[in-house]
Amino acid sequence: MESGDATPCRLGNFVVDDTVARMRLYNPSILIKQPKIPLAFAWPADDRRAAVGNLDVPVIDLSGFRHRDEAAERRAAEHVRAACREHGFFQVINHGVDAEIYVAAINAINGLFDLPFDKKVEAGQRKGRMEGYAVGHSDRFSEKLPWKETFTFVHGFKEDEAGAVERYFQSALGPDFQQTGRIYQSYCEEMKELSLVIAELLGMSLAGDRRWYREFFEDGKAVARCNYYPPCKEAELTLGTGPHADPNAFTILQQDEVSGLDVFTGGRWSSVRPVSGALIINVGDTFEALSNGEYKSCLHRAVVNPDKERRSIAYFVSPRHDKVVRPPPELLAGGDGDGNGDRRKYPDFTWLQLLEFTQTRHRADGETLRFFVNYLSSAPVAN
Ligand SMILES: C=C1C[C@]23C[C@H]1CC[C@H]2[C@]1(C)CCC[C@@](C)(C(=O)O)[C@H]1[C@@H]3C(=O)O
Ligand SMILES: O=C(O)CCC(=O)C(=O)O
Ligand SMILES: [Fe+2]
Repeated sequence: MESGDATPCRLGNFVVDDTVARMRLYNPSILIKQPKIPLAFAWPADDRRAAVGNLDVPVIDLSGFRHRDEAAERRAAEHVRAACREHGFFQVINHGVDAEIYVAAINAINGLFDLPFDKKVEAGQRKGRMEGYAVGHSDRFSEKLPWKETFTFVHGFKEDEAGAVERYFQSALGPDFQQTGRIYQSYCEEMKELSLVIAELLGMSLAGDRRWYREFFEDGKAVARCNYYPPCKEAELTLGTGPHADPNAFTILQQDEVSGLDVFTGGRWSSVRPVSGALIINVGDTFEALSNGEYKSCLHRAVVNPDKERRSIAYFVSPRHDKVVRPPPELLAGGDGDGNGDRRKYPDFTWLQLLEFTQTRHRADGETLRFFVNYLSSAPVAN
């Protein structure tokens, strides 16, 4: 919302309707007290089907991999390969992320979402931007709203973008958030280092080459997001995050000790039990394309519950906006030899094209990649 907006934020009201920015924002502290959820937060029964048991998500110890212990690297790569061919989810421990920063980042979430509503509205996501506060994404969608509050910020991997996260927190939330901004700045820097290790691990597991994928992401970008899922009186009717595959390359997710993440595999939903100190990695659509379809970008969701709040932090890793997404030549060998051949499962695209597609044409779901490919083949080619 632009500063100087004349529209007052009527705090006592259920919904703030800001006609200047054309935003409808639900006030979460009022919303969660209502005995019934608004219809806009209801999801179809099929999307809400209950999870059956826990998913066996391999827990990979990265200490050997980070210290170049060859036997440990091979073992890690084999587990990753099996998981990514089946459902695209694995977890890492001994990942090298500073333990204090890991804890501080999840604990700082409450300080963000405990802010008074008018302060959150001021930091609201602006039209056409990823950054900022949102509740149920009601400024962007009118139905199947997710039962969550989010605060999103972006992190570029290049040196010249150093300090940008800390600056963003201060500009959006003011000087009281300097320390919080520092925490998330450090968190993003740790996540960037880990992203490059994960890119190496994925590369080894897929093509036996650790360098190609690491180099591909060295000038990459990430969208980072703090998720706060309030308790919900009609938890069985809604979802915290609807069924979707992440459109980016891969995601590093920290969840707190409350279960809620479910993965759809083998024809049913299964939960991913929280493991203390671990980070969950999942393959997204962009990596599915980069692996020429070898690795799966799997459908997942977050459920909510009637008594407990849940918090998570997602670090959505992607290539530089204008980098062409095309698998390495060794994955395409056997085609007609032009590296563009008949074995290609997906056409060339850039992350910016896919990102814009999810922000303007198609809310990310389980079919994003299919719809995007159709869209690319029907869109007029620019001269
Ligand atoms: C590029 C992105 C779009 C979303 C944020 C990042 C990566 C994941 C996407 C999302 C989380 C998938 C589910 C639907 C969504 C709208 C959400 O519930 O938050 C998606 C994000 C978004 O468009 O903001
Ligand atoms: O909060 C979670 O556990 C998962 C959220 C998620 O999948 C996402 O934001 O893409
Ligand atoms: Fe996701």
